[in-house]
Amino acid sequence: MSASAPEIPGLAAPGSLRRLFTPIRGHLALCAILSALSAAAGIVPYIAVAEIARVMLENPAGAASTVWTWVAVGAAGAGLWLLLAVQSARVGHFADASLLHDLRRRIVRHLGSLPLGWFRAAGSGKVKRAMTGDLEEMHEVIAHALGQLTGAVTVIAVGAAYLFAVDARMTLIALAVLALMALFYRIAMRSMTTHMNRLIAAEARISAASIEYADGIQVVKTFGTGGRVLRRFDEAVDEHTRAFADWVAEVQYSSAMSRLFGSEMAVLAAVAATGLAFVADGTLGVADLVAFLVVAVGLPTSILPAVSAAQGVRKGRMGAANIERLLSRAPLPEPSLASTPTGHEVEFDRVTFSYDGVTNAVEDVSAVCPPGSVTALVGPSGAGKTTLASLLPRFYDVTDGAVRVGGVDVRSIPSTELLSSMSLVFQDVALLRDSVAENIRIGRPGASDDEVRAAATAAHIHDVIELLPQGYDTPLDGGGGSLSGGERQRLTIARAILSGAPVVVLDEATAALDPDSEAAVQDALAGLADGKTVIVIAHRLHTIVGADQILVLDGGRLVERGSHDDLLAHGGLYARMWAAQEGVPA
Ligand SMILES: Nc1ncnc2c1ncn2[C@@H]1O[C@H](COP(=O)(O)OP(=O)(O)OP(=O)(O)O)[C@@H](O)[C@H]1O
Repeated sequence: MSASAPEIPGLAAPGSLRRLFTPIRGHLALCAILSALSAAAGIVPYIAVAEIARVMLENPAGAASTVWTWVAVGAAGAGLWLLLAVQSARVGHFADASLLHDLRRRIVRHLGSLPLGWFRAAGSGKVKRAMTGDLEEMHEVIAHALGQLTGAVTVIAVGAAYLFAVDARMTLIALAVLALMALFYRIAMRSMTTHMNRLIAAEARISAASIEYADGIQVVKTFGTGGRVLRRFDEAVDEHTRAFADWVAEVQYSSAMSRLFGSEMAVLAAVAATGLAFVADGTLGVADLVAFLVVAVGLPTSILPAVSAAQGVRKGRMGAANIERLLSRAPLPEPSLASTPTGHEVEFDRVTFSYDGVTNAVEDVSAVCPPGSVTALVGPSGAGKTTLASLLPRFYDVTDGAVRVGGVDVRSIPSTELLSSMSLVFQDVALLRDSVAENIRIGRPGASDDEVRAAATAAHIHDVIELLPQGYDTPLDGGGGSLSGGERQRLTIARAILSGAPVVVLDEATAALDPDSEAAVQDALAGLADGKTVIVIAHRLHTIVGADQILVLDGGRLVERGSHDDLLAHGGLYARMWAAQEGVPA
């Protein structure tokens, strides 16, 4: 499998919202109908006021009973408006809760089926965004925007119908003002998607630079390399500001005009000026003018929420597209015909892998790692060590060749079985916020305290744990807190020993260890190898001098193999790396 093209968050795919809303279509229709009825009822009190004015102006003497009838109609309208609005919100929120509940479950289930490599590449950010931000956008659409939009359309339709009955010319004038608002709004929104995507990209860069700074704060402070990271952050912030300023500069006039024509003021000015002229030439009654002053001037009030609702729908579309994209990620293919490995020898057979389908991160690597032995993967940064090791638990599937465990292609072993036969000790997932004992026990939940201690002893970490303030019960923070790099490494080795999994993949600590720690990790590794197939991604050559075989990778290719002594004698890349780490000329 080759990794697919990078995803651009925020780009809306057409139809995503409609497709995701399919299960709650009925509820949404009901919610829209109730909103429309509520909005129609909401305009009745305004019409009642206008009609009361008409009655009082045209027939002041005999007005009382008609006035009371209109008061009752207005009150009934207000009551209905409230009742229907509550019902519409209830249906909308119910639909919202059921859809979001369903989507959260689908996302979580789907995440469980994705190749682990996806999580490494995408990071927790994408998962977090789908589970919070994107779903929140959907909530806005279902629970709020839909009702506001149908409400606005209904108010315009009912209001305009009433006003047409009163005077067609005046109605057209009032609607012309609102049409100008819509026109300028469209002009302002023309390049919205381009600007939004630029802003989203800038925000993503700011967030990445902040995380990079926070994650690397120790390195930044120790080695004073904050400048580069901070420069990236500053550039991202500048780009965000520029993107925003460009957007504002482009839309400032159209947006101001849209606000102007969408205001009560503009409608009032147009209606009053033309209305008074018509009254003066005798073609419009004063009562009719009052109807326009009350009902037409009220129309913009219900349109404004619809403008922000339209933006909510736009964001909802992006959220829906992100969720749909996540749900459509291909799951890890499970074998249709499962095979059972015989033993746990690991074999890389002419393995090639490319992340992007263009460059090979690993190319034509063949090696056999027998049970009871330690194989070390070494090589310069970017040589392909982590990638090669990741192919074994199927974080990714090979592009070419095969990885076998016990003679069976890993793609023919059900993924749960494959993963349970392995203990994976990667640096980035090493320790959890729990006690020392529980961190070791993850290897085999249910293991007794004695078994945990025995594993710690075999990993040469027991004595260190005993010296901690609360011994095995000492809580660790997520990063391993009070433990040194070498101690954390041995703790994860203890976990692997306890798990009893026959295949162990261990990503060795990248940070430099003091000589005592290196010796202890070396001993711990020897303890781990007992009967297991161990593959170590080695960054510090000292810890793997005792490895049974060392595979030296460079640019994705296997360039040397042998024991430490063989490779030193060979005088190639390994010998040069060793000399560099020892600080002596090769
Ligand atoms: N998730 C990924 N997506 C795309 N390219 C990647 C990914 N992970 C690694 N690469 C690229 O694949 C190549 C091999 O990287 P890999 O991490 O396997 O090397 P490594 O030997 O483990 O390096 P290091 O010692 O720095 O960890 C590099 O060019 C790297 O940039």
